[in-house]
Amino acid sequence: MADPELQLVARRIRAYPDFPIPGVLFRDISPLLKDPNSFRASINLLANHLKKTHGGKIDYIAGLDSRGFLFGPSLAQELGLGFLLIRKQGKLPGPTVSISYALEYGKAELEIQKDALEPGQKVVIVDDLLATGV
Ligand SMILES: O=P(O)(O)OC[C@H]1O[C@H](OP(=O)(O)OP(=O)(O)O)[C@H](O)[C@@H]1O
Ligand SMILES: Nc1ncnc2[nH]cnc12
Repeated sequence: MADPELQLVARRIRAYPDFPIPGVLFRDISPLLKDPNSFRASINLLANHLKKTHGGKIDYIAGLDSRGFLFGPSLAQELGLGFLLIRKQGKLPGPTVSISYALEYGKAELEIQKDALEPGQKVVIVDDLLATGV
């Protein structure tokens, strides 16, 4: 892994076996958030990737409750874009649309406000990690 920014990020993610349940290798981003240079590197890497692959074509960055909120707003600012909240059930006022999904451990329901987006707008969804990715 030659990229110095990638190294900064990788060094600040800890792995805890069997947390919160046996069989799960939990990736802990606390050290990454604690170190400003590493956190900035994570945002730079994401922003540069999106500029290269989708430059000029994104309308909003959306973050998933809750750890997606740690990265999404900084990434949106870096790209000069607005940020949308995708929250766990029952947290957003007004009309919403929702979806249920399974997690590596457990299941959840996520919601977005109906007026958050116009048809055809392009959104990049940000989170801290993929586990099942489902
Ligand atoms: O790939 P998946 O199986 O979907 O798992 C990854 C998701 O699980 C965790 O969130 P969690 O719902 O535990 O909530 P948190 O961000 O509030 O900790 C994590 O932050 C991702 O959102
Ligand atoms: N392996 C994992 N590490 C950190 N957070 C998670 N959320 C779901 N699976 C996870």
